[in-house]
Amino acid sequence: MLDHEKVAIHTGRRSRLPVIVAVHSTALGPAAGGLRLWHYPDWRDGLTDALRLSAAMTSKFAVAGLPSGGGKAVVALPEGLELDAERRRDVLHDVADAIASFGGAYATGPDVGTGPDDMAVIGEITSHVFCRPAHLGGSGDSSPHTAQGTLAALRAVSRRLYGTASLAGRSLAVVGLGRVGAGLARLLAAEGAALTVTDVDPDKRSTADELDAVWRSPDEILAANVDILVPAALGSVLTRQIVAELRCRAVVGPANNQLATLDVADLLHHRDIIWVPDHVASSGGVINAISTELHHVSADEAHARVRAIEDTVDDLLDTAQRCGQTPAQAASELAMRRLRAVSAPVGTPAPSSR
Ligand SMILES: NC(=O)c1ccc[n+]([C@@H]2O[C@H](COP(=O)([O-])OP(=O)(O)OC[C@H]3O[C@@H](n4cnc5c(N)ncnc54)[C@H](O)[C@@H]3O)[C@@H](O)[C@H]2O)c1
Ligand SMILES: CC(C)[C@H](N)C(=O)O
Repeated sequence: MLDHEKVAIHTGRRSRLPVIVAVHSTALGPAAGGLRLWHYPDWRDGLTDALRLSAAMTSKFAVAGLPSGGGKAVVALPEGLELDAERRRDVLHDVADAIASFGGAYATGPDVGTGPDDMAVIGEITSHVFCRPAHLGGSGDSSPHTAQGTLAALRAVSRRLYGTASLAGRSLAVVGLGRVGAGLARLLAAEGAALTVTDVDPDKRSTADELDAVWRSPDEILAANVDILVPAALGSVLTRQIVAELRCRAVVGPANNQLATLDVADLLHHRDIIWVPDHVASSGGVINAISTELHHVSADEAHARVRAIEDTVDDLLDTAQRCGQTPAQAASELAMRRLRAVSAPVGTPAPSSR
């Protein structure tokens, strides 16, 4: 059953590519969520991704206690298609048209395959965009804040497992050394953690060398004998089979939609592996962007909200333990309580981020 408020699927009039915008909920406020520009075997796979990712954004904002709703945009690129600069600009303008058609009920930001410069191009057509470069009035790259937020979640888990928030001397395996993963790996290395890392892109080995980290292949790393596994690449990495092979005590990472199927959260719990829901561990970037650009709080206040992810995870782990739940159930109940407590009309216009 479709539980989204509105889903639009366009063939971009300039690019002729499938542009999908999914607004899951505006109950807490106008929806926000990133634009994923990624290759899919079929555009319907992009639709599935948009539906799941937008629902996760609703939970992300609800648990963070922010008055925003969940949405996501996906451009489903056919396998093998590389965009030259002109076609990329065309597709971004097509996305901007689709966003504009939502009349403010959805604002976009960066996600996998897009960044602040792309947001600047979208901003040529619609003001409902965040994370544009600072010289254009945006809050810029979200990934350092996402990395800080994941670090905050890791501290809460470390305190639970080892009695200290410090990650010095802990072993962590970081899967994916992209914008968030590499930034997080640097923060962890600076704190004295022992790192094992991977990426499908062999060029990322230079980051491993720079950080004195052990390099493993993407297939090997998931079963690495480490304290904490940190998924920082794409979704659906935690399958039933992989959970049986894990040798870590916790899984905490920024990758969106880590569970291949929802029951995997229970399997992790039965194996006594703490899993912090990705919509909590990955929320730092959007907390910073939305707080500064849409809610106009100071940078210091926004950073404090990102650091508060540590308290949120502490509370979720406490609740889960007290109620005999998984952290995922505790987070889901918290989100549902906050969603039920409000009733906003569908499609309330978003404030412009300009
Ligand atoms: N950028 C943000 O602020 C932000 C915020 C919230 C959540 N996230 C999520 O975090 C994840 C990473 O985002 P990002 O912005 O760093 O993206 P990115 O595209 O910069 O990095 C992703 C990295 O993962 C690698 N990768 C892809 N498949 C892999 C695999 N199977 N094994 C190992 N490595 C693989 C890619 O080569 C790339 O280096 C995504 O799931 C994204 O949705 C990002
Ligand atoms: C920056 C933000 C929209 C990010 N892509 C997220 O999933 O939270």
